[in-house]
Amino acid sequence: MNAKKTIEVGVFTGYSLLTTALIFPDDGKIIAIDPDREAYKAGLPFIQKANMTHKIQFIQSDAMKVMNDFLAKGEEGTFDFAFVDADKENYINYHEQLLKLVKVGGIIAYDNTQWFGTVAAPEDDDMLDYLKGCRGHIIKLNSFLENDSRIELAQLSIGDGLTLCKRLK
Ligand SMILES: C[S@@+](CC[C@H](N)C(=O)[O-])C[C@H]1O[C@@H](n2cnc3c(N)ncnc32)[C@H](O)[C@@H]1O
Repeated sequence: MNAKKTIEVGVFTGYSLLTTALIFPDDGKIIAIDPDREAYKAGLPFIQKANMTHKIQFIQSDAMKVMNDFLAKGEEGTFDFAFVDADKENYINYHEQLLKLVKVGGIIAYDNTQWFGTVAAPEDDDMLDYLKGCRGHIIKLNSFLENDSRIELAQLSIGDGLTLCKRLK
């Protein structure tokens, strides 16, 4: 898809960020957003060692604020790709903003959409509170995306489930 501009929501120590940076062209730009700068700083030496810092703009913030700022600054339709791996309860809210920020034909990727397999488990299944907490958000997101005519959808059973949404209109 020849992506040159992307937004990453949820950076932590930058593992997925570095993976994206390594496959991005030299003049590519990655906006990386996370309120936790300390975690980003912990992983930064690896990004530096890989000579990838020039592709990355880290923004210490809540992602919704940054998305709203970008839209206010007229950045609608300027992103090729978005990767979301952050607060699960906000994925649906991010989806609305990212559908504006990503160009038609661009891709939005959501991580953890199988939520350790719990999305397919019965409601009364024995599961950790941590899993129970986000399960409902992910189930809601999955059925919302399934019925969203603005996107073409692919659910990949890799890792913890990765959903790819191609913006159609
Ligand atoms: C699972 S980690 C990200 C891991 C990273 N993508 C990787 O694969 O290496 C989730 C991150 O989302 C961040 N996060 C939580 N709420 C957020 C928000 N409102 N905006 C942006 N990032 C947020 C957390 O601080 C945390 O670092």
